[in-house]
Amino acid sequence: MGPDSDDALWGHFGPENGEVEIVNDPPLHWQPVAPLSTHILHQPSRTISVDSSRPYEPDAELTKRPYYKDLVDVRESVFKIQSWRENQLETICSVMDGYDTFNLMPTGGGKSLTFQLPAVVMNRLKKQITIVISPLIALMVDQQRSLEERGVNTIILNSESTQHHASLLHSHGSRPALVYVSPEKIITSSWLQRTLLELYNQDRLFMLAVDEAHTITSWGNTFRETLSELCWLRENLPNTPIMALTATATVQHREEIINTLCISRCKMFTMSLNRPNLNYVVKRKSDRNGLIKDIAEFIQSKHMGQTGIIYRQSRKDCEDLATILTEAWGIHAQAFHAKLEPEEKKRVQAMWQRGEIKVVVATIAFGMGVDKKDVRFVIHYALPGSMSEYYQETGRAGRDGNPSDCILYYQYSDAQWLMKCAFQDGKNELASKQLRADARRVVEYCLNNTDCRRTQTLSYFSQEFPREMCKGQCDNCRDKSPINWEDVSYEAYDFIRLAEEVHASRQDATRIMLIDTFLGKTGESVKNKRFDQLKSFGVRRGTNRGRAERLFDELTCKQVFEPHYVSNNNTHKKQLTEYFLVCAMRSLVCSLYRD
Ligand SMILES: Nc1ncnc2c1ncn2[C@@H]1O[C@H](COP(=O)(O)OP(=O)(O)OP(=O)(O)O)[C@@H](O)[C@H]1O
Repeated sequence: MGPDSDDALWGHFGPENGEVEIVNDPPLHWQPVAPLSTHILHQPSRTISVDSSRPYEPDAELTKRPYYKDLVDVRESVFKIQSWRENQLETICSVMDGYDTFNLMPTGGGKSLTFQLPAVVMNRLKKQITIVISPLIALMVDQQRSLEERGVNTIILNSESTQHHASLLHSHGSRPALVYVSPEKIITSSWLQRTLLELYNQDRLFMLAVDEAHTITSWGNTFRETLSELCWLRENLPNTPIMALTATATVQHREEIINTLCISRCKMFTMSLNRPNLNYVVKRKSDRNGLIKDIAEFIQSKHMGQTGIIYRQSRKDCEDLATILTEAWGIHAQAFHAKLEPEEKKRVQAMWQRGEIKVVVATIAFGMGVDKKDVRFVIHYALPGSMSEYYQETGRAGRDGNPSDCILYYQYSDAQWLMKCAFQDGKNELASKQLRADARRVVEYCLNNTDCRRTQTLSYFSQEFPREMCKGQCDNCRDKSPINWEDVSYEAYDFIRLAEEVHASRQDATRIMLIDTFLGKTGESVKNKRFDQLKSFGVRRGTNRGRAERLFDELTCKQVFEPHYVSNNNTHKKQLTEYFLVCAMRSLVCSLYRD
């Protein structure tokens, strides 16, 4: 199997029951038509596993489409790709037949081909243009570079573009096949909207592709009203198919994307988001020096000279770690963050893509949507903000299908930091609630040392993943120590009663204070607040501290305990202190434990 046909590496999962519609026979004299179907195909997903050694065979009916030969010709001659991956032909035929289409594929699954290929074909056949709405400049630049290398005429319209650029769209000579724009540009630029209408009326507009469509939902938290204007596209260009593409959308996010784009009649194509070649590990953080040593020794022993990304939270964190790895450990690393000058950013990214820089220590701004095949490891020094973010960031690894490592380091203070950020960052209560729920889910993932990591991640996207299919490719499946099914409801109940007593005494309590009181430890603050006088003081004296912490954190994840934040204005730098309240009695009774 050649390098361009690595389907076996992706594993194959059949289309989810009822989610992929059998496409009607195309009209006799084929040309793109307005959506015919009224089927609404988005349903909760269910993943069916089938034999992964079988090469992917698209539906034979699709290969009878009148344009099929053109598709294969361009796929092979322009994109140098010899075969289809799962759902590629299906989604391409869907837009070629004029349907709005929702395309959910795993990271590195080959989504770009599903809009680039039909765009090139329709540009050749009818000189039509495809508009690609993309959220990141780096992503646009990367795709433009790769398309231009293949001889595909592509332009980017961004905030610096002027009306002059519109003339490029009207040029009768080499009209671009793809035009990349940001969502803001579409919403705010009246000349662009006018141009789209003109192209539409002249039958020169083939498709609108919304890449990384999940960003519509995350941005929606703050720009919801503005984004609702994206409906302008569907309302004013009714016969132009819209394709939404993403690797990360929960069922709820899918609904949001569909509503934002007003494509309720879209055909939905989903598949398993599993990335079989990625090895997932969660590790407890030690102290700072121990952690850096752990990372450096891991790279030296397993990935020296190979490409990787280490995600950290702040500019200074990135710079510090890159310096230490380079100077103390001989691992040449470079920092990348939002505060770098634009030219420097481009330089670092380009050098990394060419393999001249191997390790980049980056904030989340790095690598999204960029297709570098040989990333062998992704390390999270700190927690990602959500499981979606985690899936996207780890998705930078192993795009060539070869084994790659994803390590996530966890400690409670990171979770605390994340929750505080969620509390502070939320522009409104709804957004803040969502951010906190996302953060809780990440903490839950870190705490869970029994369930398969893939099962956990994919369940976030409402997909089932049977543990046996992981084949030991995560820390929890590899760990052969016994798993005990324990009823911890009495301990949980004692904790809740204790917190209620604290609450009744009209005192605020931090996590440490509550755990100390639970274990009967008389620390200074416990004494000061007179928690040692409570009836429940020391109710679980003798319990192992790690177990008590874990129980407390699980109760927090389940929202039995809810953090709230009090601003401490006495210090010159405004700080928030985290206190806990009993929020609700939920049904946490049993938990799986592995000590
Ligand atoms: N049918 C195919 N056979 C072999 N390689 C393919 C095929 N389709 C796409 N590829 C390659 O797979 C790689 C990943 O594709 P692409 O960048 O489109 O991923 P993606 O789905 O957009 O991922 P992400 O969401 O992570 O950005 C690219 O190098 C692309 O050339």
